[in-house]
Amino acid sequence: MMNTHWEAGKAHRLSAEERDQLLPNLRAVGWNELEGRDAIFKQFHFKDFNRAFGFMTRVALQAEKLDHHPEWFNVYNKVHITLSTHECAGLSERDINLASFIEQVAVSMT
Ligand SMILES: C[C@H](O)[C@H](O)[C@H]1CNC2=NC(N)=NC(=O)C2=N1
Repeated sequence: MMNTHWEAGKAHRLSAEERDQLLPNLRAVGWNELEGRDAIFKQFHFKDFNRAFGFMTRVALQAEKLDHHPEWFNVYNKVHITLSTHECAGLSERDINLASFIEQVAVSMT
């Protein structure tokens, strides 16, 4: 509950300590930090376009709900996703939350 107001407010770039705490779990499942930009990136491969687009649809609805949107690229069964927070020009907790949701969806689509 202590985060209710915090999350509704302005996003802040994650501190070094926050990154040390939050990023290892995402790295372990294939998310990597980009070079030259404060963002995280992952490539997803699905069985076919239907799965890929189903995945994107579910992520899109949640992104709208969270008012936090991915940068992504799709060709057939591949979806490349970059997450960053424009508001603070870097990685924020919003990206971590969206990445965690994306992982749950991806697991359910494979
Ligand atoms: C006005 C609206 O709330 C903002 O533009 C939202 C929309 N989606 C967003 N998505 C991302 N990734 N970063 C943002 O800063 C952001 N801001």
